[in-house]
Amino acid sequence: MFEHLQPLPQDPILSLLGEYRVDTHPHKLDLGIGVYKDEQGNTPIIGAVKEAESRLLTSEQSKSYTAPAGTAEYNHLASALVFGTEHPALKDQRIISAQTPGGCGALRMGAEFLRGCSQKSRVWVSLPTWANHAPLLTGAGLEIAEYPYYDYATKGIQFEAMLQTLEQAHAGDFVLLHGCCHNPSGADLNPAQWQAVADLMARKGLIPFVDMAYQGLGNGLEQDAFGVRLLAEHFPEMLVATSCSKNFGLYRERTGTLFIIAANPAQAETAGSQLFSKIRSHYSMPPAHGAAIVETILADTGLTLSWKCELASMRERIQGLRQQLVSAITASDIEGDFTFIQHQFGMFSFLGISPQQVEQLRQDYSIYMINSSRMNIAGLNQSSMDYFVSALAKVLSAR
Ligand SMILES: Cc1ncc(COP(=O)(O)O)c(C=O)c1O
Repeated sequence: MFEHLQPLPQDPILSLLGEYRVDTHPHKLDLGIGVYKDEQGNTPIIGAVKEAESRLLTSEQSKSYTAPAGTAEYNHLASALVFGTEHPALKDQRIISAQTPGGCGALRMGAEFLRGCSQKSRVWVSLPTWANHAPLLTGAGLEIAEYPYYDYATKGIQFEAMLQTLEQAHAGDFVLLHGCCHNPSGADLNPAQWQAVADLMARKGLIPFVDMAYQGLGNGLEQDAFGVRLLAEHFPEMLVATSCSKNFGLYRERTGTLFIIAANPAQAETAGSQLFSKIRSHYSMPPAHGAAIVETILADTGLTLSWKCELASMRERIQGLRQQLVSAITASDIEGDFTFIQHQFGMFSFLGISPQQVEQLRQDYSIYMINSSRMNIAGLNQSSMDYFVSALAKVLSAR
């Protein structure tokens, strides 16, 4: 049976990481995979996470099974983080939430749920979007359509084209929107654009599905939730997938949440029964440890404050690196306009170089990024900045 199988190509980001690990170049730089790194190039364990872990270790509570949704306490705290404590849907019990194995688990379970809503469920995704969106959505049997989002030529959002394309969507279609820190472009909608998208979608009967994997790493915890909260005020039905991988540094603990907002509490309960049945048939119950850490932090004022401070310093480090990069590029004799990097949010930016130039950076300078030239700004540091900019200058002048 298995002899008929054809090998599939490895995930491009993971294979890049494999190549980087065996590279012996003393100045090698990994700007590929989207994890936060500190000045030493390490992905740190956040202090509040360490403290929460030590509290959990000394706790007397047994680690028995929970439920397909995880614990009620985690779900409550996670929803307050995304929607704020005053959100009407929280108060009138229109939100169903499930702790999931990471943001991917949330996206996939959201997609499975949507597939169960209708045989013809179609999801619109931004062009470009995170490479794993298509497999997560189509793997559940959803049809994908694309709306224009990032314009490589003007280095900004193609907002008019985005709206024009969404005008062609049909009532009942879902629209996947990045809550903040658009991956891969780093270009986010401004408040007026969120409002215009919300108006169009409400008029057309489209349903939002928000992917919020970087809350707190763009402009701030509250600011980053602007779009998702605006939509949640306008739409009786929507889905939100969140991740604690980046903002709590819990990548391998696989901690995320799927929220389903329904029109009324009865429909929310029915939607929950559908969702929990899907979860039961996929992985039964989510892993508990990462969620217990998040729960411990968010339930404690002191730990929450300490986590928020650390998150703010991560965000400031990324913003500082972005500004330094722009200054270093401006000060060098690199041709081209790179000022766009300043106006973007989160860990990612497109550098706007060709796949051949990306390849040359890898071959000649051991600088790793994915072919689209999306770079993880957090992968830079003070000592690698000059090396990176001079390598970039050499590769670009070789045109
Ligand atoms: C846009 C986006 N959504 C979702 C995720 C999923 O994150 P997780 O690692 O929690 O599954 C990621 C992770 O890279 C992402 O970039």
